Amino acid sequence: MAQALLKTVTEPVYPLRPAAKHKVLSVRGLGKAWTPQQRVLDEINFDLHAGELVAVIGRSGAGKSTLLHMLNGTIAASEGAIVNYRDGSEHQDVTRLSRGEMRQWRSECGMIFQDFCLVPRLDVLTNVLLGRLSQTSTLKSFFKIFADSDRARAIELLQWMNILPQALQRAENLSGGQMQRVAICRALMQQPNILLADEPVASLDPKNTRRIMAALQQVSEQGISVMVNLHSIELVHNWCTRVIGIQQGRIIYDGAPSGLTEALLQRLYGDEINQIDH
Ligand SMILES: Nc1ncnc2c1ncn2[C@@H]1O[C@H](COP(=O)(O)OP(=O)(O)OP(=O)(O)O)[C@@H](O)[C@H]1O
Repeated sequence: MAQALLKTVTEPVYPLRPAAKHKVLSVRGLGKAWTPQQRVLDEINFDLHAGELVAVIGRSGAGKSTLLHMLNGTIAASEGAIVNYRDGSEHQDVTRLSRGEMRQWRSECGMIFQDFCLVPRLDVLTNVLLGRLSQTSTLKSFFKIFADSDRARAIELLQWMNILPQALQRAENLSGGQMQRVAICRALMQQPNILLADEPVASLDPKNTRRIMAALQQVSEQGISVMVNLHSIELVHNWCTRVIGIQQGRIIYDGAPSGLTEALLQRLYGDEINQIDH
């Protein structure tokens, strides 16, 4: 066990599930209008499978963040369905969950953000343990009372992300790359089936970007579906198994990164084409 705990991000050690390719989510006719005049997403249809690492790309304002937040239930859909699966069968429409069901769904569908969303004054270990919030009573969390098994898992995750030495430091004292690694550990604490990452490398240097993308790849290889909003086509080619391209609120490409032609990129990005790595 001690040996296992000493492995780093090159070799994941967190409790794994067998890799599988079954369907975990089916998005059907999804749309979002902020106001009747401001539609951002229209007729969004795709299936998500276990073990995929899917990039979502498109120019600024295309609706990438809105889409991820809708999958996670933090933004309400205007129309359409997001069907999740359990044991190979359709289970629920995420757009119609009760408050309690939504809490459960958010623990199955973890999310990380560009600005990390850690609690600055709390130490790293506690921030990671807060990933168990949906399964722990608020009072216990307030007094930092967590099960030994949760602490062991948090430590294992921090070791995996090579950030265990900082476990007792306040989150506010970490670098951006370190904060994002902690945010990934926190999201994985709830043992999600799906991990959504909203521009997780936007503010990171190349070394930390590689680290985060490698971690997301490892997570996907364990059978968790990962969807990540990216602004770099180079990262899509280097790390992702599939890419969804959104233009003016509609999917205009869903397939292998190798199918992204210059003409498609031009359609997706228009005059922003020179601002992206490709
Ligand atoms: N809460 C909100 N209320 C009204 N409009 C919003 C809200 N959130 C986002 N929008 C608008 O929805 C559109 C899509 O925004 P979104 O953040 O999803 O785009 P994005 O593709 O993620 O962009 P970026 O790459 O710049 O992050 C934008 O026009 C944005 O201004």
